[in-house]
Amino acid sequence: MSGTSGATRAATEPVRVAVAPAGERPYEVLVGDGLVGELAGMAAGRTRAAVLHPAAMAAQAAGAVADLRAAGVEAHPVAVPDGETAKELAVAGRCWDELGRLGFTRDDLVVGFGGGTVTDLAGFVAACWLRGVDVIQVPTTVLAMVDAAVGGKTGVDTAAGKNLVGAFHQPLAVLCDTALLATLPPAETAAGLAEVVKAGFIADPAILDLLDADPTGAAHLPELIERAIRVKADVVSGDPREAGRREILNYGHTLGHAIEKVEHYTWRHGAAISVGMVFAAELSRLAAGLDAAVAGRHRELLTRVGLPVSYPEKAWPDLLAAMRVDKKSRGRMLRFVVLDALGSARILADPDPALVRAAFDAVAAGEGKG
Ligand SMILES: NC(=O)c1ccc[n+]([C@@H]2O[C@H](COP(=O)([O-])OP(=O)(O)OC[C@H]3O[C@@H](n4cnc5c(N)ncnc54)[C@H](O)[C@@H]3O)[C@@H](O)[C@H]2O)c1
Ligand SMILES: O=C(O)C(=O)C[C@@H](O)[C@H](O)[C@H](O)COP(=O)(O)O
Ligand SMILES: [Zn+2]
Repeated sequence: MSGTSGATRAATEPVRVAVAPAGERPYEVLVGDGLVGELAGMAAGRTRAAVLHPAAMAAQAAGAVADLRAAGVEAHPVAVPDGETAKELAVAGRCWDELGRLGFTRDDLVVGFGGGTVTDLAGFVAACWLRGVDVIQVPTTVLAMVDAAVGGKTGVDTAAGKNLVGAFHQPLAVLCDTALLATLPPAETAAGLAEVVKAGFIADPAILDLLDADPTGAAHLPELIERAIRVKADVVSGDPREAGRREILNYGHTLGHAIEKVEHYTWRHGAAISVGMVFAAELSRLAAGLDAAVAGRHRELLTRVGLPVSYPEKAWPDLLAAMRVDKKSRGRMLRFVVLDALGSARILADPDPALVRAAFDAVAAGEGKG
C-alpha cells in the first residue's frame, strides 16, 4: 500500500472475494471493519478523483475525500440527491458537467460512496465519461455491499421503468467497510437482507438457516454479507453481461421492479423485491413444481425479516404493463426467474397467463402476511 494519509486501517485483515468476469479485468471485493482507509492507497498516483455521495452522507464522504487529498489526489466531493432520485439522467448529466469542469481525463477516478442508488449512478457516470473511466465502489448499505456495488450493472431509471438506461461497467475494486453500517437504519438493513435472502434461495441455502436463527441479521452479518457477495461474484464471473445464467440474480425482480415503478419509487428496492420473491416462489410452485414448503418458506422468512409479502390486487393491470418492459422480456413474451428446487434457479419463458395471475392472486390475498 502506498497510502500516506494516516487514514484508519482495517482492524483485521479484510475478507477478499475475487470477481473474474470473463474477458474483462478481474477485481476484488474487500469486506472488513475500517476498510475505507484503503481507498487512498488504491487511488494514489491518480491526478483527480470525484467522490459521488448522497447529501446525507456528506460527513462520511468528507473523510474519504480528506484521505485522498492526503495521498496527493485532487479529490472533489460531488453531492447527489438521496435515494432513487439519484438515478435520473438529469443527475448523471450534472455529474458529467462537474467532471468537465474539473477537467477529468481518462486516468482519473470516480468513487461511488453511498447506497445502491449512488453506486448505480456513479458506475453509469464512469461508464459514459470519455467512454469509460475507472470507478471504485464504496458501498455504505447492506444492499449495496451484497449486490449493487458488485458486478458492474450500472444505470438510471426512465419514465418507462426501472434501470432501463445503463451500461455494464465493472469497478476497479469494491470496498465494503462494515463500520459504515453503524448508522444504517434498521429498515435499510432489512431491505438489504432481501437481496441476501435472494442469494440464499437461488444458490446458498445456508444463508436461510443463518437468518432463521436471527432474522435481524445482526448475529451473523459479516458471514451473511460475505456469503451473498460470493454468490454474486460467482454468477457475474461466469456471465458478466447477462447472456444467460446471470438472469438468476433477477429472482423476484420482475414483479419487484414493477411495484417500484407503480409506487413511483417511494418503496425501498429490497421491500419491493421481497414481495416479488413471494410472487416468484408461488409461480415456481404452480409452474415449475417447486415444493410447497420451500415456497412457503419465502413468506415466513421475509415476514420475520420485517419485509412486506403482499400487495393490493387492484394494481395488477399496471403491474402487468410494467413487467412487459422488464429487460428479460423478449418480444411479447414475459420471462421470469423461478426455482425448481431450493438453490436451483432457471428462466421460465412465456408461462400460462392464468398461472401468472394465480401466483399474483396468492400474493394479493396476503397469504404471505404470516
Ligand atoms: N447494480 C446492481 O446490480 C444492483 C443490485 C441491487 C440493487 N440495485 C439498486 O440499488 C438501489 C437500492 O440501493 P439501497 O437499498 O442501498 O438504497 P439507497 O442508495 O437509496 O440507500 C438507502 C438510504 O440509506 C441511506 N444511507 C446509505 N448509507 C447509509 C449509512 N451508512 N448510514 C445511514 N444511512 C445511509 C441513503 O442515504 C438512503 O437514504 C436501487 O436503485 C436498486 O435498483 C442495483
Ligand atoms: O446483478 C444482477 O444481475 C441483478 O439482477 C441484481 C439485482 O439485484 C439488481 O436489482 C439489478 O439492478 C437488477 O437488474 P436489471 O437488469 O433488472 O435492472
Ligand atoms: Zn435487486
